Amino acid sequence: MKKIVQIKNLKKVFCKGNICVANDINLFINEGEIFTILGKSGSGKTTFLRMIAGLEIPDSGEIIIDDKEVFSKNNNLQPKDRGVAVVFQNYALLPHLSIASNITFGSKASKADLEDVLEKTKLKGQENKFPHELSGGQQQRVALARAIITKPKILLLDEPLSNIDTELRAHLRVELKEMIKSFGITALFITHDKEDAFYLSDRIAIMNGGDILQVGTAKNIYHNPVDLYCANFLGKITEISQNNYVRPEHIFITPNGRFNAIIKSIVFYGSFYEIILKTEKTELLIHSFDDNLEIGQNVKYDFSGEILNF
Ligand SMILES: Nc1ncnc2c1ncn2[C@@H]1O[C@H](COP(=O)(O)OP(=O)(O)OP(=O)(O)O)[C@@H](O)[C@H]1O
Repeated sequence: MKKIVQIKNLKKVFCKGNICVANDINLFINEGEIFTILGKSGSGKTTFLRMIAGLEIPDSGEIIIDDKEVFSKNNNLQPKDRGVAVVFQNYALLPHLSIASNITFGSKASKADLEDVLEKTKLKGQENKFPHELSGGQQQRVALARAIITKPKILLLDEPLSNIDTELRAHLRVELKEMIKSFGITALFITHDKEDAFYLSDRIAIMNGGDILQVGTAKNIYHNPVDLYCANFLGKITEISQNNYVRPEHIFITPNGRFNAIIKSIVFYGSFYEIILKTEKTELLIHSFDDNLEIGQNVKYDFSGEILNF
């Protein structure tokens, strides 16, 4: 598989406050994949995306897009010459322009290109409307159409799903993935939201303090986190003994369990119960589907597989 983006030893420190936002980052993005940078606020995600787009200058390192050195010691190509397109958080649509003009704004797209993109983004018939006349989902598609019409090598998505309420967000997430995949385009998506990252991504990189801590598929990083930070960031975790941790779904109550506990609390979450078991030495968080458990009940429990050790 072709590595469409290669990042080598990328470094950036903001002198003001001496904040390191990229600490020797090395990674690659395969052609056609949706690659996500997942990190909490302030971890350096936006700066990373802006460096790839050419909107922020790295201190050192190399950025290669489709075999072209777009940034290095000797090169610093303009954003328009890098083969990238950015979809911003608020979509940045121009309110006084029609949908068609928004999509073609600043590009050399032909009428045929516009027709093609309108068709593929299901915006046919909406081209003469104005942004405020469209739903949130349609506005997202306009932002995507505007990016895609420039035929970028990589689409950069800066938290396009934040600031959107939960119900619409779930719908837009599905639509976004379908559309990116139908275009067969490579995408770099940045987010602080684990669920968005899990749903959308072929591979995820966890970022913190300018460092990439781990790269892998959602399943891989969830089940094999490299450290306690990554383990906690991706889901709940309980320490069962010194340096040994288990996810709640890997502890289960069973009459044949090797260990004894008392149920301390039960919270109903619809599709599962979150239960705290009190053992002799500690408290364990578990997930259960059992409707017949009660607070104060003596139970036996055991572990299924994965015990993480850090
Ligand atoms: N132009 C700048 N000058 C100085 N510091 C900056 C600048 N831009 C960002 N920073 C700082 O760099 C750090 C990383 O910021 P960045 O926006 O890249 O993180 P982020 O992970 O995208 O966060 P968020 O999700 O909140 O946008 C933050 O501490 C931020 O305050």
